Amino acid sequence: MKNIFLIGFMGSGKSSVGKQLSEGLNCDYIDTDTIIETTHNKTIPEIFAREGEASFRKYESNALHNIPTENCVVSTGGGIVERSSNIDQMVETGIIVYLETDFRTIDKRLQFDTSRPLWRKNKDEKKQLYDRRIHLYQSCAAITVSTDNKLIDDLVFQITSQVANE
Ligand SMILES: Nc1ncnc2c1ncn2[C@@H]1O[C@H](COP(=O)(O)OP(=O)(O)O)[C@@H](O)[C@H]1O
Ligand SMILES: O=C(O)C1=C[C@@H](OP(=O)(O)O)[C@@H](O)[C@H](O)C1
Ligand SMILES: [Mg+2]
Repeated sequence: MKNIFLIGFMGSGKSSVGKQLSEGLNCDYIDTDTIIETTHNKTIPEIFAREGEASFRKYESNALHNIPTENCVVSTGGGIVERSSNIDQMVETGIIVYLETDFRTIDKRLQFDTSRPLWRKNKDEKKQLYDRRIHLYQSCAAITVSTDNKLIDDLVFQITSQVANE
């Protein structure tokens, strides 16, 4: 099976959907954020605070470049599209699934979240980041699935059937 890369903004459900999707497809599961935290033995907020975002982006590209070349569902971080080399790798080696989610939905899902350093910014900055990134997500995805008002189980079902047609 080709790798399946889940992309989308913070809070779109990449980690939750990815885990269940891998179970349904009976394949390996990888979350690039988990690889980074395990490899560097630090949480993501610690990496951002001590080393800065640029360091995090290097770790993120390394994590992506070292995953197995097939049979994995990969939940990426929302900023994976910030580097065009990451996009190229995902396009060339797998199927990219974009979990499209309204900003208002994300705002609700992440209202009490403190684990995402870039979500701690003010609302205008977050909306700007969202508006800039949605073009990147849209431009590289082979499959787009809207997650607003959808149950995770239903998203897993929808993605499984769409991936089978690729
Ligand atoms: N389809 C959904 N409906 C309701 N809540 C969701 C959905 N997808 C994710 N969530 C919730 O949103 C939060 C962020 O989900 P997560 O999977 O960590 O997203 P991501 O990895 O894209 O940042 C979690 O609290 C999760 O339970
Ligand atoms: O959007 C981003 O730049 C980030 C998203 C996070 O992952 P999720 O998209 O899983 O929240 C995590 O990689 C880090 O906090 C940076
Ligand atoms: Mg995640």
